[in-house]
Amino acid sequence: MDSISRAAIAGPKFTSLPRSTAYLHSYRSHGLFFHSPRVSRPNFSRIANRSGVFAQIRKDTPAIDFSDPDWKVKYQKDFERRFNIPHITDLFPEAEPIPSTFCLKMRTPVLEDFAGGYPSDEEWHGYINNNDRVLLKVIRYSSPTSAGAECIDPGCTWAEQWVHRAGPREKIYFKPEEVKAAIVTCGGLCPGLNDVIRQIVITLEIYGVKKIVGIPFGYRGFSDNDLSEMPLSRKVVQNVHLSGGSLLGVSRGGPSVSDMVDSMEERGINMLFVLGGNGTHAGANAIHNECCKRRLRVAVVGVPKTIDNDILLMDKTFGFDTAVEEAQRAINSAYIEAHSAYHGIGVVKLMGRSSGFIAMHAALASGQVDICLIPEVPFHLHGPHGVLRHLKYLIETKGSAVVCVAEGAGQNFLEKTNATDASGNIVFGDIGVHIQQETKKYFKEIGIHSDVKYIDPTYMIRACRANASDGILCAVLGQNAVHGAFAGYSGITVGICNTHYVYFPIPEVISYPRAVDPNSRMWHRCLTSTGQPDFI
Ligand SMILES: Nc1ncnc2c1ncn2[C@@H]1O[C@H](COP(=O)(O)OP(=O)(O)OP(=O)(O)O)[C@@H](O)[C@H]1O
Ligand SMILES: O=P(O)(O)OC[C@H]1O[C@](O)(CO)[C@@H](O)[C@@H]1O
Ligand SMILES: [Mg+2]
Repeated sequence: MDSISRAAIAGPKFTSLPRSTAYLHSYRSHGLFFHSPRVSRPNFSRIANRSGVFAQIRKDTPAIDFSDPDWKVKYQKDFERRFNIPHITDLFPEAEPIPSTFCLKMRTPVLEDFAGGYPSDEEWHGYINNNDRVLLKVIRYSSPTSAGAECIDPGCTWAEQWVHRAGPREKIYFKPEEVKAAIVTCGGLCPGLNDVIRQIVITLEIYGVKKIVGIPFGYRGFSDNDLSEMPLSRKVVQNVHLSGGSLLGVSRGGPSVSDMVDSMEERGINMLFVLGGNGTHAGANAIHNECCKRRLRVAVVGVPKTIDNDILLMDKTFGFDTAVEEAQRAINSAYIEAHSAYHGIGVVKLMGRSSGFIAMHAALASGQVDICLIPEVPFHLHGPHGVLRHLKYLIETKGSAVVCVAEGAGQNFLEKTNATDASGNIVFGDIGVHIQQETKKYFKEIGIHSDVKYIDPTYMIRACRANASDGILCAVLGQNAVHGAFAGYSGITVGICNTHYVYFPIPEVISYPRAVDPNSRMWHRCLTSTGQPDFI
């Protein structure tokens, strides 16, 4: 066993780390790799945690002096500052709110104009107070050695970390008749995009907005003169959630931030809803900053979209559940193929550029996976502790085996091309094909028959429609995005946090991709289920 694996078994999380950085490590959570060069990247230093996985620690994180009796108060103040959400009154202190036009009284707002005044619902207690908060961390760890402990100081002192609660406010900062709202979907597809579009449109109409448009094919739609904006209404979106994909289309790459804001100004867009992953959110934040610079009264609100589930601080992103459910079908097919063949081996590649959440959850849910490989956990293919040696053992003892690999895993075995997509994301080699080829070669060399079948269901998983639980998540996120914009917030994104819905400032959720913690209970559960050894 090498030193890294030994440390993984023996030590508590921080033993091998210098004291100060060790606690910063837990404070900043577990960012691991960063593959999108265009996303603004804070300055990171790398330290190895006890699984030998390198964690990225933000160098701009202020070091905490625990000998200061007020350190906790200061820490909480700093946290509050970081998680404060930008509001229109930051730029326009004189902006006057009006009573919300979103209320429970059943009306037909699309037909209504506001000549006779805005509707009000003073009796309704369904509004969120601007000072409502949701706890970001709910476990009070008593020791840094508790499983998954995220302690700030050596004594694991409890420090509350609050974030803003999402939902409709009693006062709003936009008059519905003056709003032109636009929706744009960027990056790759994800189950639930249409559900979110639908809810945004329906909620905007309930507020009384009549000018709603879709920007076609992602950010590109702002600059491409051949692409005209799509008028949206309840009638247009009524049934869009019944199919996968995006009604508006998606794309990677696109115009500069300044060109996009020029285009928004020309079109008179003053509410922008941006559905996408970390790249899209970096773009949304840049649009928000540019609007502030130009002193435009615009609300830019994001809804995080990524089947990879790699956005920080949220319980999950929409589409992830559906992706896991679909991934299970592929795993089941691989299992049936492998089980029905003489010495059958099924290999399934799932999405997950830098995070193995889909692979881990699908492996755990299916119960049919013998080997799960994710980008966060290094492994060897060859050698006495390698994956291939374990496959031989599985064939000898069980007669068949199933391997589930995340696309970003094992990239060190593949030739680097330095190719990037239009957004600047690194284009990966196919690890699934590589494992299939190496497995065939290995069994041939050792003179044992094998029948290797490779399944790549990645685009099938991404293109399907959302399941019921994702459908509901999309509905709540879509509605809350509109509430956030009307409440006057901008540069924010919506998320589910400890089962409650919240607003985050965009930079806090994209500072690095969220990754599976190899020390987490969930990864350990996955290992228990597969029964796989360390492959190092
Ligand atoms: N730092 C950035 N600033 C401005 N725009 C950006 C930035 N990074 C990416 N974008 C733009 O955001 C859009 C989407 O980015 P990207 O292709 O990386 O997908 P994503 O939002 O990360 O979603 P996915 O999870 O599917 O990868 C692209 O149009 C890209 O040009
Ligand atoms: O082939 P495309 O559309 O560039 O997308 C592939 C990428 O998109 C994602 O699904 C994220 O949305 C990744 O898992 C994957 O690497
Ligand atoms: Mg991305």
